[in-house]
Amino acid sequence: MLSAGTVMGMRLHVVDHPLVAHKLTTLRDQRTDSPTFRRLADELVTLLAYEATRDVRTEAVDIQTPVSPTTGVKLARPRPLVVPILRAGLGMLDGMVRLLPTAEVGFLGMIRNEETLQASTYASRMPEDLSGRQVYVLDPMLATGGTLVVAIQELIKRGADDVTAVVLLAAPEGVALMERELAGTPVTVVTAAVDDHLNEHGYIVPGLGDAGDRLYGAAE
Ligand SMILES: O=P(O)(O)OC[C@H]1O[C@H](OP(=O)(O)OP(=O)(O)O)[C@H](O)[C@@H]1O
Ligand SMILES: O=c1cc[nH]c(=O)[nH]1
Ligand SMILES: [Mg+2]
Repeated sequence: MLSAGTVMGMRLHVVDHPLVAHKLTTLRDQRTDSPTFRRLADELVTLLAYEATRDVRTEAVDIQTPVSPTTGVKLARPRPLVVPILRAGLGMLDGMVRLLPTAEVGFLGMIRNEETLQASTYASRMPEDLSGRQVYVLDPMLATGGTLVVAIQELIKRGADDVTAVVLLAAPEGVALMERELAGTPVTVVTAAVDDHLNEHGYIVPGLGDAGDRLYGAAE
């Protein structure tokens, strides 16, 4: 497994921290029930969000403390946009907006065909014009990468100029696909770990199983 680093072109940030590793281990454990899984995913995303928002834009603001005037910063406008990819990305939304209180939220509903592994979009609710916006896309799993590539291409088409994908787990195959398909676009991926490989069903190994099902139960 990779621990940290940068893949050429696209920035890949693997958050190397004992609390992240501890929470991720419990998420992976098949004995972890849905309520605990939801709580840990929420906690983990706040730790990842801390790294993912390192370059969030701020502007200077003059304030008065009880002792003296001083200059600080506040989150700049236009407001950042957070886009969870339904379903599983919803489990990361609260943790992210807790750290980014000024953010607006858009939604992308996407599903991966279990046989072909092709991603398709079934719902979209986002501003038409994202020019100049910093966008944070949330999806716990970067497996083949098909879902995030389609999602990020849509954001770039709408003018987003700075996209960060926050994922809990990534596969090397998905990282490579993003690097290939999104070359030349300003994309950062922040993850808790990059695992070994995908199995023949497109699942991350060792992974954590089906994130959507573990958060919300089997959809069908
Ligand atoms: O990198 P990829 O190979 O495209 O796979 C990753 C996608 O698969 C899962 O979604 P799923 O289609 O299971 O939908 P769900 O979130 O509704 O369960 C996961 O939440 C990602 O969105
Ligand atoms: O391992 C995987 C791959 C895709 N989607 C998941 O939920 N888990
Ligand atoms: Mg699923």
